[in-house]
Amino acid sequence: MEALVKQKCTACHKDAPRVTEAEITELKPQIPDWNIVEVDGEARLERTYKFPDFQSALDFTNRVGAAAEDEGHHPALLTEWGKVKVSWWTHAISGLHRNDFIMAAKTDQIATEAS
Ligand SMILES: C[C@H](O)[C@H](O)[C@H]1CNC2=NC(N)=NC(=O)C2=N1
Repeated sequence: MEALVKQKCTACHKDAPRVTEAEITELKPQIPDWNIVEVDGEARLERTYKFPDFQSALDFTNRVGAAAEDEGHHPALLTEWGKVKVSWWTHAISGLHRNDFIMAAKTDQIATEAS
């Protein structure tokens, strides 16, 4: 399987498939620092990144935003002094799609490049 970080998002529509438990087991090792959480009854991928100040947190937020625009798949971003919480899920299906795993891997790559 091609690494998640090299994959492209596909267009999401309301009939797009959610990831299965088997796919989660296969994909999750590529994004080991992400948690699968349930918010309002929907599964999301969540990770909080730490930074030394607000400006670096904001720069990271903007880089993740640019990657989201490139791929047409968008996160929730909560930027605070010294940290950014990133959440990925697919609104169209109220759950997790392969796109979310791809974007989580790309977010990790952005964080690595920034540090
Ligand atoms: C038309 C456009 O591609 C869709 O509305 C996209 C935009 N970005 C999106 N982002 C996320 N996270 N979930 C979606 O369902 C979604 N839909």
